[in-house]
Amino acid sequence: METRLMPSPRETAVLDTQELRAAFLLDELFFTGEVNLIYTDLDRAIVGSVIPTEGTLVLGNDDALKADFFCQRREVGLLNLGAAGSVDVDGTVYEIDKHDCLYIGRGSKEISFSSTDAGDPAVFYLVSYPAHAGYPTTKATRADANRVELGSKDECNERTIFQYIHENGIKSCQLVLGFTEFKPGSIWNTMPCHTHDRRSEVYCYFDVPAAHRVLHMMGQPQETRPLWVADRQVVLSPPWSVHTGCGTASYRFCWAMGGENQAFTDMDRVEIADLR
Ligand SMILES: O=C(O)C(=O)C[C@H](O)C(=O)CO
Ligand SMILES: [Zn+2]
Repeated sequence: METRLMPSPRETAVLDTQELRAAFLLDELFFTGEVNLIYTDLDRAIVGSVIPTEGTLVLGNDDALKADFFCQRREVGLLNLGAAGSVDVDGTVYEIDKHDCLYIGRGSKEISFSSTDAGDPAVFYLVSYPAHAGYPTTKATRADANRVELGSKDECNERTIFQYIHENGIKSCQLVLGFTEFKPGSIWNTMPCHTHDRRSEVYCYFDVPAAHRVLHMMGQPQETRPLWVADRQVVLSPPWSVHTGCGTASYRFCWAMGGENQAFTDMDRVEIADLR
């Protein structure tokens, strides 16, 4: 498993574009017919993708975990970005449609993935964090998600937050996960932006049209840096970094957080005029 180590804010301030992208952007995560996992020291998150075609793919153990099996001391949240598929967790099969979420609790041993149609596969995006307790493996459909309406047409940031794994939804140890979808014409996410020293965040942009990009802004509020992000690319966002973006067309993104609290609204808001 590839490992990414996070630079500090001071180191980040002197990185050139290539170095910045190498540190914070997972530009090649999704591979058809494969399980691909990347480990980061950012709250010990593992970010991964599983695109099954013919047959099943297994979430195997990895030497780096020094564990007997992947979820021995970890929990996993996944969102299906593709067509219908299923996930088998210790013999229980969960049918997972586009935009459905599955939480897999600590202690789950045998985890495997399938697509309903190999020609139009499921695209499972997953984020895993260490877990101190076992919570039940639970599925939520798009209709089950808690919806939060944010932004306005005038500010081009009218959007719906779909919350799946959160304080009042699927229970977890530290993982909080959902996705954000825009109303037609809106392109700004997470603006006004924020930091949260108590949690780090992982953004996976998806449904970005091939010729388009999201201009993701990261860095300390007074020292921001741009990352041009394509479809199915992931940005790692340390607690000290803002995480906001503007698309050249409409898009969605999955946000996932790990850390010492799970309060979605615990954000240190940055005034737009204070950004540099
Ligand atoms: O569009 C948004 O606003 C978000 O999706 C915000 C993220 O979920 C976030 O940054 C939560 O801390
Ligand atoms: Zn945030």
